[in-house]
Formats: sequence, structure tokens, C-alpha cells
Amino acid sequence: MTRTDSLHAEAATLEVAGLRKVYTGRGEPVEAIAQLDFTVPAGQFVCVVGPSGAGKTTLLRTLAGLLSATEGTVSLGGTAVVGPPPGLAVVLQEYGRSLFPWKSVADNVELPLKEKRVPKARRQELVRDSLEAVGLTEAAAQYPWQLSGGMQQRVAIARAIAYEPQVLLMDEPFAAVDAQTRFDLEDLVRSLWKRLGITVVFVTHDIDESVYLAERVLVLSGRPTVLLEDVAIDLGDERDQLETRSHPEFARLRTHVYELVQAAKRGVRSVAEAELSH
Ligand SMILES: Nc1ncnc2c1ncn2[C@@H]1O[C@H](COP(=O)(O)OP(=O)(O)OP(=O)(O)O)[C@@H](O)[C@H]1O
Repeated sequence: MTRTDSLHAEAATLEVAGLRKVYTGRGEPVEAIAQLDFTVPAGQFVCVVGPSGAGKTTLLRTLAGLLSATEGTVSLGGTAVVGPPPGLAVVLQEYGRSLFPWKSVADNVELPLKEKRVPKARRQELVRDSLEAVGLTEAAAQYPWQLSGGMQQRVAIARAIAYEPQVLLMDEPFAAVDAQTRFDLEDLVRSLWKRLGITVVFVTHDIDESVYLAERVLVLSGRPTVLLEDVAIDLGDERDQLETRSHPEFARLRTHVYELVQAAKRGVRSVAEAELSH
């Protein structure tokens, strides 16, 4: 039994029904999401892609309970999400800003556990195990500013998994790291997902990354957003950066998702239209 076996979580189904989001502020209202309906079954790994401005971040923030829906509902494990739900952790792109520079790596990971009122002995166990899971045991006493960007992002991931979420939401978490680190972090997230059995929703700009990571890719249209296509990714459970990415099925899927995103950029809003516009 490895230490990381102490990390566990019960996955939960995420349901989005009739979701619409209109930003109202000083200027003209902006309809970011027109209508989205989808269910992510407990334990599934889903990626979300779409053109820039397609409402991906809006969707993720709404799933996280950080933004309220204009219409429709988001529910987690059958309970409506009206604020950040207890079983959910979020990793954002700007990880540097999400870490406290004056707190050590271990203290950064521990803080949400204190807020969750996890007893001290268990907190220490979770901090140790999650840092081990992301390969940062040696960096526990260091401060975020002493670490590389990729290491800081691993701290953010450790903090999210130490929290033992039922659902992990990630918004372009690897956008600012170099390609090699990005591959390592992709494999890390997949292995944690497999080990912990949690539900993952992962937003990315990178089409290859979405196909490599997910069991299913949701392709969004341009704004106001609807679901262009829900693409099943049948590449099996075992993925390998070299083998999977050179597989003919990987090539077929990435071409398909790429064409859908290109069609979305041209303003196509349904698969039927996408086929016509070819
Ligand atoms: N607070 C806000 N007020 C008004 N409009 C907003 C607000 N936040 C986002 N928007 C608009 O909503 C739309 C969707 O934005 P969002 O950030 O969700 O897209 P995205 O798909 O994540 O974009 P990107 O891929 O470029 O990160 C955009 O047109 C954006 O300008």
C-alpha cells in the first residue's frame, strides 16, 4: 500500500440543464452561453474545447458556483449548485496568483483543509500524501516564489487533491508551462483521476491535449454558446504520450475536433450545419 492510498474521494454526477448566462453590467448585456444541457457521470473525465470567447471559463465558473446562471440549473450529486459546493475543487490557469507567497508549499496545501475543519493529524497526512502524489515532497518547506512555474502548478494540483474533491474543475491549468512539463502534468492528472476515481471537467485551448486526456470532449460553438458536438474518445484507459498520440484513432479524433472548432470559429452552431459547410 502506498501512502497516496489515504487519498480518496467519492465521485459525484454533475448535471447541467438549460444553462444560459447573460452578463449584465454597465454596457450592453453579453449573452455568453445561450443553452447548454449535458451530464457528466460520476468518475468521468471530460474536456471542454471551443473558440476563444466561447464561454468556456464562464461555464467552468458557473459549474464551480462562482457565477450564477441566468437560466437553468447546475447540480452536483443531485443538489443544486448555488455557491461553491463542498465537494468541489478548482485549479485555474493563473496558479501563481492562487498561491500565498508568504506561506510554505505545505501550508498552501493545508489551508483549505483548515477551512474545511479537517482534524490536524488527518491534515498532515493529506498534505504529505498529496505532495508525494505530485512529486513535491522535497519542496514542502519552500515558498512558491522559490519554485518553477510547473512546480507551482503542481502545488495548486496538490492543494486540489488534498481537499479530496468529488469533482475537480480545471481551467487551462497548463497554459503557461513548457511543453515537456505539460506532458508530465497531463499524465499526472490522468493518473490521479484513475487512482481517485473523481469526476474531472478540464477546459483547454489545446485540441491534442483534450483528445489525449479525456473520455469525452465537449466542443462548444462560438458565443452565444451551444454544444456543437459531444465527442466520445475511445482510446482506452491506458494512455501514453508517444503511443497514444501516434495512434491512427488519435489522429482521426484530433482532426475531427479540430474541424469542429474551425467550423465553430466560422459561426457554425450545429453539427448539421458543420457538415453542410464543408
Ligand atoms: N464579467 C463579464 N462581463 C461581460 N462580459 C463578459 C464577462 N466575462 C466574460 N465576458 C464575455 O463572455 C464571453 C465568454 O467569455 P469566456 O471568458 O467565458 O470565454 P472563453 O471561452 O473562456 O475564452 P478564452 O478561450 O479566450 O479564454 C466573451 O465574449 C467575454 O468577453
